[in-house]
Amino acid sequence: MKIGIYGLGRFGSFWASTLSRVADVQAYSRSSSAPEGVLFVSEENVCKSDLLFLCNSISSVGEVCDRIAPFLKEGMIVADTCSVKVHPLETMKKRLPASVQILGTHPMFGPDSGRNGVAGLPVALCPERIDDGSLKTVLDLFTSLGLRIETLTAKDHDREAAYSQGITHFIGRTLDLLNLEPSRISTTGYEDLLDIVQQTCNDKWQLFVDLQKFNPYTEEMRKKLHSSIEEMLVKLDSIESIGEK
Ligand SMILES: O=C(O)C(=O)C[C@]1(C(=O)O)C=C[C@@H](O)C=C1
Repeated sequence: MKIGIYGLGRFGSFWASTLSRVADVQAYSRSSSAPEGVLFVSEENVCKSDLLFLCNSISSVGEVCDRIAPFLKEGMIVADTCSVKVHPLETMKKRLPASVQILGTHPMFGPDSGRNGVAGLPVALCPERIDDGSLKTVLDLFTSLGLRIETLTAKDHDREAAYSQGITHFIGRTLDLLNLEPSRISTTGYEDLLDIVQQTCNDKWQLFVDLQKFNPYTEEMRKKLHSSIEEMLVKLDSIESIGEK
């Protein structure tokens, strides 16, 4: 099976290298060259893969679908890798030819969290328009990487991810505004917080904005977080001070 990667940004390059350990991988990107072990091919040729992973930003899925649609081969699988699922799957269904199969995937890791290997890490799967045999091929591929496969609907994915990945990136970016510094007397909890700031801010600003704007549940998450902070401030204010008499 020939695997194609469309887009070699931060995640695409990482995903191409990871997959090249267990499969034949070819890749196309507008700007960069392919990582070691991955064949760089033209935009038209990457569309002739058996399984094509789209590794572009959430906000560019529509544009990418329009670019690749004329070149896709009948029966192939097109899988997005976006951090939200409702938006890309709706877009792919609308803009890709009916003759290609569509699968939503969200590897719940990246170059930072997967730097020591991806075995044991989760990947979310949202089968959209795919036959059982093709789905099994993808399941076998992910299993060969040691991934933990979690199948769910796009809506359930986005709802759950808003309160896990979405909230993590929101807190990381918000704490970054405080310019927190390492401390000689830091606790492990504080070090974990600094790690969260670093890991979330290592990703592109575009990912943060797209995560917050294209997941239909993140607005509610931010509002609840905001009111929880206010509730806690009121709670503390209402406690009488217990200073020495
Ligand atoms: O490991 C990294 O580099 C990541 O930032 C991975 C990370 C995250 O931890 O939020 C970022 C985007 C993907 O959707 C999944 C996971």
